[in-house]
Amino acid sequence: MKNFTSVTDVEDPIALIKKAALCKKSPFENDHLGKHKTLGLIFFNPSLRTRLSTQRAAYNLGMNVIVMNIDKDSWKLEFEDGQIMNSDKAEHVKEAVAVMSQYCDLLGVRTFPGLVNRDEDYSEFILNQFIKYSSVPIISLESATLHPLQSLADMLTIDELKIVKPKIVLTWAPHIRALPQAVSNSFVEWCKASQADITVTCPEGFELSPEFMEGVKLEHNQKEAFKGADIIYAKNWSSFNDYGKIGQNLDHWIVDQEKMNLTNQAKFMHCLPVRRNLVVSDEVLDSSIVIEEANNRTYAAQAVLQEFLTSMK
Ligand SMILES: NCCC[C@H](NC(=O)CCC(=O)O)C(=O)O
Ligand SMILES: NC(=O)OP(=O)(O)O
Repeated sequence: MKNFTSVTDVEDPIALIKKAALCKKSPFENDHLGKHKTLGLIFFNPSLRTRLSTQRAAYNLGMNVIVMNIDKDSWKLEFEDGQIMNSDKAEHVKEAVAVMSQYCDLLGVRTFPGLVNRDEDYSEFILNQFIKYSSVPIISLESATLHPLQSLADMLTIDELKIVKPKIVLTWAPHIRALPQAVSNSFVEWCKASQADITVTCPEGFELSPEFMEGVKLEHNQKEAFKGADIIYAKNWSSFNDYGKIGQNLDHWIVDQEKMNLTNQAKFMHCLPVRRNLVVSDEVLDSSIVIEEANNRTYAAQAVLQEFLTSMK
């Protein structure tokens, strides 16, 4: 694996899910593998789970970790080529990433989309500059369009339920802000790679990009989609078609107990952070598996780090 930015970077996604399960079973089995190796975690955006679970995973493997919040702790970065750098941006990504990759053996980067320019976001403009200028592998900690560490943890969480061919429903849910499509794109991508039975339910106009919707069942009637589901995975995302726009009068898309009663006693999942009683009711969230799902972030990250460390030996 050269970098970890998408399921398509992974030779055998099913084997990686199994490796994450093994890391959970014996977290300290390879606690010397990362000796004298340093992981850099670079954040352009806030994080709780990704930041802490990836550090924890690295510590379980005996690695050192350096964390930096760009724009808060470091110089503001210029990403455009050929600029006269006479604004507030003191350093170019070219030098910044080249330098950071000298201090680290692996670099993780979190970079959200702007949700204004679709082509720029979907070209993974920032992530790809990290890949271009880094001399070490890049791990996505959620990029403009994908969040593979989240999805790997989600696949482990679903596997642990031991349901034979579960009916998985990804439901759009209300929000007050424009949010990325990354978690949802990635979830669909990993479900497809695992040959899972996946349905997307969303209001008209909120379909994910065609490349992600391909091969996925689409149901605009949320209650219809919930019937017989084993897993309800909720997430808000802003429109792909009317790029970055949020809907109006869609609060009835909340996941509540009445809708959950239509399912096959489905487990409720969400990547977190989640806004209570907007995305999901208290009742549904309090009996969900979101805490275990977040716990699995450590083992997803550990499996990925282990894969890279093994290939460095
Ligand atoms: N990393 C997990 C999700 C991150 C981000 N959520 C958020 O920004 C929620 C913020 C809020 O609720 O205001 C997203 O949807 O991609
Ligand atoms: N689910 C997730 O990635 O959470 P953070 O944004 O807190 O890292």
